[in-house]
Amino acid sequence: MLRIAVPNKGSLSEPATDLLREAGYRQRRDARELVLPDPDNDAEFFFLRPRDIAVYVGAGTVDVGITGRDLLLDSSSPATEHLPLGFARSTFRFATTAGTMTDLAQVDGQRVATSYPVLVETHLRERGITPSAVVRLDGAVETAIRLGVADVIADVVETGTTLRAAGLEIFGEPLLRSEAVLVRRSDVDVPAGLDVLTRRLQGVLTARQYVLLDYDVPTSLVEQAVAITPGLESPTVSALHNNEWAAVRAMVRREETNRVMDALYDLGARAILVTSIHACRL
Ligand SMILES: Nc1ncnc2c1ncn2[C@@H]1O[C@H](COP(=O)(O)OP(=O)(O)OP(=O)(O)O)[C@@H](O)[C@H]1O
Ligand SMILES: O=P(O)(O)OC[C@H]1O[C@H](OP(=O)(O)OP(=O)(O)O)[C@H](O)[C@@H]1O
Ligand SMILES: [Mg+2]
Repeated sequence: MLRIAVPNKGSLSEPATDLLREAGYRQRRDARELVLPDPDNDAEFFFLRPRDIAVYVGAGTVDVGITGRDLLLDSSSPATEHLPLGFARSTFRFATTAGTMTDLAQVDGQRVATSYPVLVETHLRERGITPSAVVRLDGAVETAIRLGVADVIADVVETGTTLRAAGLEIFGEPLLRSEAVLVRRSDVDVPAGLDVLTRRLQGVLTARQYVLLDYDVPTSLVEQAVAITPGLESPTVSALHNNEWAAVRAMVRREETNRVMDALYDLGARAILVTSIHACRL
């Protein structure tokens, strides 16, 4: 039985549950459920606070869990990253009152507020910078400067909207680029079911990166069309009833879909259709 920890709240919770559901696992319908058995898949899900997940995995009380790379690093847990999951992408940055600091060295002797004290202290120590204090806050860290408990903050930045609204500005290099990750203990035997979970998650993640493109093209242009959509191994080319035309099917990277459709249309392809892929094994 594979024991899997899933974030019960916050920005990781819904996308983690969606990913597992798409990968064929049973997921809770009611946010008050804390444990959910999935006997068909020989798995059991534990809905835990995202910050605690690396702790449970590190202690070996659950086999794997979904958390943020930033939370994993801040936990000091012996858990390690097994698979990046591509959602909840963010950077972790220093920021202060706009127009006052440009260089990380200026943090020396200043008070830094953060929800990630281990991450921040490690980063500064490795660079020989000594803040006067690291103030640990639970959230809304951007307000700490205005309220006078810190001179600098270090926090998660996605779009930068929260920082701008607080009159703050990033400075220095990012401490880290984070995203949701599947974590496990790498110093223990691979638990039963982890290979299947990994393959299924990778299948969904890959499927999200591609679309399936179908189009008709005059047979004289098939070679040129195939050069635009080479697919993974090679595209499927089928005969049409009208033998002057062929039908082509190929996987295309999602972000290239419109560029590829434009190129195919310009070439003379018609009836160009795009379909989402829900899961795959490549
Ligand atoms: N705006 C955001 N964009 C992307 N990732 C985010 C964002 N805010 C938090 N995260 C990520 O979510 C994880 C933290 O989850 P956690 O539940 O502790 O905080 P949260 O998502 O901010 O929820 P809340 O503040 O409601 O408690 C971290 O991995 C962090 O990088
Ligand atoms: O760059 P942005 O797109 O603005 O996103 C970043 C903000 O989102 C999160 O805050 P959240 O809303 O979770 O509140 P919190 O600070 O209380 O955790 C994070 O802590 C940042 O404050
Ligand atoms: Mg938050």
